[in-house]
Amino acid sequence: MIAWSKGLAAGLIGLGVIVLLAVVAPWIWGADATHLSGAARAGVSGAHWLGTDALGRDVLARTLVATRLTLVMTVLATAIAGTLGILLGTAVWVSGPRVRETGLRLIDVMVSYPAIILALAVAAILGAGAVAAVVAIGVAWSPAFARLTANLAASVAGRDFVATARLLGVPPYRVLTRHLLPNIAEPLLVLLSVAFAGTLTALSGLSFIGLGVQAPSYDWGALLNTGLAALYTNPAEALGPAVAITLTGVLAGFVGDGLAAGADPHRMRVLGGRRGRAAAATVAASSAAASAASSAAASSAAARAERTAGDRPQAPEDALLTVDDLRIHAPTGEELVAGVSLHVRPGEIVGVVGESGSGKSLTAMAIARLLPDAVRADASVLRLDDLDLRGAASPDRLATEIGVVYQDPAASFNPALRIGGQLTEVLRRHRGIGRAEARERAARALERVHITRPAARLRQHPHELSGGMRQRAMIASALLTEPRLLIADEPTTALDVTVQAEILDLLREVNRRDGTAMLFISHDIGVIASLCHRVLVMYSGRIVEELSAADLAAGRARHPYTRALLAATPRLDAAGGGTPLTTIPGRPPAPAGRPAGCAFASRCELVMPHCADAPPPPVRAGEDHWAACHALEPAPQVESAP
Ligand SMILES: Nc1ncnc2c1ncn2[C@@H]1O[C@H](COP(=O)(O)OP(=O)(O)OP(=O)(O)O)[C@@H](O)[C@H]1O
Repeated sequence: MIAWSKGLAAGLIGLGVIVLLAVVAPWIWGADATHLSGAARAGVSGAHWLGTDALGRDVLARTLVATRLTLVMTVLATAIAGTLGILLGTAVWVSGPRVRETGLRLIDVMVSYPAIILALAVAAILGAGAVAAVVAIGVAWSPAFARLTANLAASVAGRDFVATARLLGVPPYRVLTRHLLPNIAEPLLVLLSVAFAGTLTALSGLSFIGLGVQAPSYDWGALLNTGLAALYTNPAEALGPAVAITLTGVLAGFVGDGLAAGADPHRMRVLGGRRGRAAAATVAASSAAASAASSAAASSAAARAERTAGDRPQAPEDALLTVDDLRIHAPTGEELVAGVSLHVRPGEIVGVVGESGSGKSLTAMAIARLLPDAVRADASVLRLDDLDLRGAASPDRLATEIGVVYQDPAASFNPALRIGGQLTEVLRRHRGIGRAEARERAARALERVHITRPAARLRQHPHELSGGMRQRAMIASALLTEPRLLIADEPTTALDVTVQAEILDLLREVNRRDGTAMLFISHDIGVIASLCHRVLVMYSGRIVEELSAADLAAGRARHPYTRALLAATPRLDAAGGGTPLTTIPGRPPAPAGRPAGCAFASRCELVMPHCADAPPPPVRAGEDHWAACHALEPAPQVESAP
């Protein structure tokens, strides 16, 4: 939605009058514009308000008649610039990383040349004439659109709803038309009006220097050229086209400014955010980084080979999700996730907890196959039942067997589309269900997550729903295909505590009612303990402890990090009363600075000299309970003398 302002109204009315003139002027003043009066270069008079040209033709009539050709050329050049630029700018974001890199660099190079020089080069190649001028100016202005579009699309391409579309296997052209373009339309509209003024002056400039419109046709630029010859004897001859160009440019500027100032702030707010970081990181990928990543992958394979098949957590035969030795590398080669193994049984809720940056989201996104393009995942096993998630997994199965709920309900839906269209997309696309039935099922799904008036909600846009309601709708959307695994990546972090409790209740209910297995990610160990059956504690890209929620709640955690996390969690119950709240000193190491030994050693109360030597292997600490800590390893047997 655009808010109206006086400037915008004045600009639109003024341009409206000029368009009207363009339509009617050739009919009304066409004859006067070509009539040879015999009075060459006559000054301003009652009969000729702006005088006459060298052949005695009325300058005002010619200026008014030239409006049509000038406007048509300007609109065409702007359309060419917009179409080429928007196509190029968005195409890079729906292509693979290599094409994207090349496209972005190409745009950078094109933008670095001034548009008019590019136009002169194109015009010189195509030759003089109106068509050549339009093409030249259109091509010359396209990099500006491409740059803006690429920048805007970068932030939208990283949003959760685009990730969901990718998970659903939506083809690139549809991601472009349905998700990218509607969300960047307003700033592009502003640029279109600015570009209109720019192409007008550039086209007039080409005609003025003789490269644009050729006689007997004429536009304002060509009239300015002939008027210049009589500047000292009859300045009004140049004044007419000069005023016309300036006035039209200023009115287009009013429209541009009005659109920019009045663009809906709600819409603008959706650009940028959590996942944009991933998209930006993708852009930063370089070929040097790629080779570093491949060498890191080779060393990880060696590391994997070293791991013994001895006593370590094993996925049971009936596991729904099995992940073994998952390693994730940044484009720069750093190991972000350093050998994670986990499993989720059917109907089980497994929680993953850890400080920010511990690798929880990357692990989850690797399972959902939603990692940013240049980030590489590599695992011995990555399987959902019989579906191998490492290779070319079937998009239909991926889309229907894994559901994802993201942290920010505001970013989970495409703000430009109604809830109904977004919810029915997956059913129509992957289940081949018709529109009416899909809407009925979507309404039922909303009802099941306790959203009132579901039919009316389907007709609403995401911003018309409250945060909690949006998250419920997101859960409904993720459950529409009855997925076997629901990945919930911090689904309550952006919500207030009351709504958070409601969402946790809802997830519990879904798990009990439908038996949906869940991988639930949070940095809040209290939330994890209250919802999950089993808990994985992550630290610096590794799982450091695996235990049941009952053991966690009963204070049977063994790893010093888990214990420190628990001690740092506020408790309002009687058991917590009087216990001072502690903090964990220091910060986790960045992936690039992860030490060779235990990553927690520098913050650990139980640190021993050999903690610096090697990462601790998982040690059995009970039934289904493992902790990776050197302090928990059994003391080496000392051989006694015979
Ligand atoms: N696209 C990326 N490129 C490079 N590094 C990344 C990328 N995405 C994440 N990282 C880094 O990987 C590490 C793990 O990130 P991840 O998002 O998985 O952590 P997290 O535990 O989910 O944290 P949070 O709770 O803040 O989301 C962090 O150090 C992060 O900076």
